[in-house]
Amino acid sequence: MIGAIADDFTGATDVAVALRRRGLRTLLYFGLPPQGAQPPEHDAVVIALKTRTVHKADAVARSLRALRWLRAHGAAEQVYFKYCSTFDSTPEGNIGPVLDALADALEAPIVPMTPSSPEHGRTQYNGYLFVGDVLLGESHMRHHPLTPMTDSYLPRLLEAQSAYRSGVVTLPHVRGQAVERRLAELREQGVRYAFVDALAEEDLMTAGRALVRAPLVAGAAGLAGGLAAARAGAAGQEETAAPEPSGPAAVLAGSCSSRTLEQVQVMIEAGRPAHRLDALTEQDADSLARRALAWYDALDARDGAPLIYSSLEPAKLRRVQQALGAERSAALLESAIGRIARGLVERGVTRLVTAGGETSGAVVSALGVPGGVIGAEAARGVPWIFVPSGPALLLKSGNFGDPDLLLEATR
Ligand SMILES: Nc1ncnc2c1ncn2[C@@H]1O[C@H](COP(=O)(O)OP(=O)(O)O)[C@@H](O)[C@H]1O
Ligand SMILES: O=C(O)[C@@H](O)C(=O)COP(=O)(O)O
Repeated sequence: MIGAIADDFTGATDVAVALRRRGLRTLLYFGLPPQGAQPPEHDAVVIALKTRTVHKADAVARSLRALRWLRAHGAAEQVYFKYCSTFDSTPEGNIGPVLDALADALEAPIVPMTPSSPEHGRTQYNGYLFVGDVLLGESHMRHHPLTPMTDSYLPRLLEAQSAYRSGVVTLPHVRGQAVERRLAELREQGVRYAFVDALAEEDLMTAGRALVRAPLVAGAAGLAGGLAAARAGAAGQEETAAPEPSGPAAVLAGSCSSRTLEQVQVMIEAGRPAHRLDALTEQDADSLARRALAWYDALDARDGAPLIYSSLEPAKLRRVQQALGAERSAALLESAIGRIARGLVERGVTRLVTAGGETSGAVVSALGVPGGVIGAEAARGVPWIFVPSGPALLLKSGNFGDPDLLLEATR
């Protein structure tokens, strides 16, 4: 049984669908599962936490609570800590502190991991993370509002956050079927975190087969898929009969990633009604939300599903952050978007698309959704989630999906 702990909500849906795609019956919980929950038959559990950018002690405490739940429910035979395929964690970040706590609690001698996700253009080579054909630190991720990534060497990034040393399982080890031997070598050298190079899906499958007995593994959804394939005994049994939702739709976008900016632009150019949340003119979450909902109330349904967004390109974003502070402006907009989500659901929206991991976390938390069933993927790693009562949710990672995803998902 795999138990996954994800550091944000889009990441959780990404890893949940990666496990399900390989044929594992996968449960998805937003936050800790409710007391007394009687889970149906399953092979994997994913617990979505919003711990990527909270204070360290809080991130560690929540992650350890999730681990306790997994252990108490027999779902900790192998624990997977899901972080972002673009790492999304500065030297002040939480990946190191959370991994240190999980590794100690599970007495994991060495923790293999990789953010590599070749299907999304993330690859790891000699311990460096690439986004498409550029290094992470030279990619658009250097402009991220909360976790600007300016370095690309993964062991250095993690060592800046952790009490333990990091090393690399290089591509020749992976392709030469020598992952376990290399891990033993690194252990002898006193290394606790081993970044596994992977340029292609097949490398993740090879790593997955070598790591099925590791108590703690970490990284993006790709390696979780490799582990799931090794467990399911088949590299990729696609499930086909996943449901699609219907009914009134709306998009809430808080991601400022380049892909989300393109997707927002496509919606606007297609003539969809669009309302921008402007943190500079209105610095109160309730007023921002009330204004947006009043705008929504005046719409003509024939104009198609609307977009409410705060997404800004880097230069404009910097201006907001200089005026209000990065943390404060993010908290203000997340709070406003959460309130707007509640208002939209009260007004009958049954398909809610959110762009951005923190933004999605704010929306799901505001709606009080405990978890859901994984439906069809609108894009790779972006499945619809059906919740017990409430709208179907499409929690889109800032960086994922084709430019027309937001438009097409809300037809
Ligand atoms: N106009 C803006 N000014 C300041 N911060 C913003 C603005 N728009 C969005 N943000 C914040 O930026 C963060 C984006 O993170 P997130 O939602 O996780 O997107 P991504 O998936 O691209 O990382 C959120 O905390 C959001 O509230
Ligand atoms: O691994 C990924 O890239 C995603 O699953 C992920 O973590 C999403 O995070 P955001 O980009 O913050 O949405």
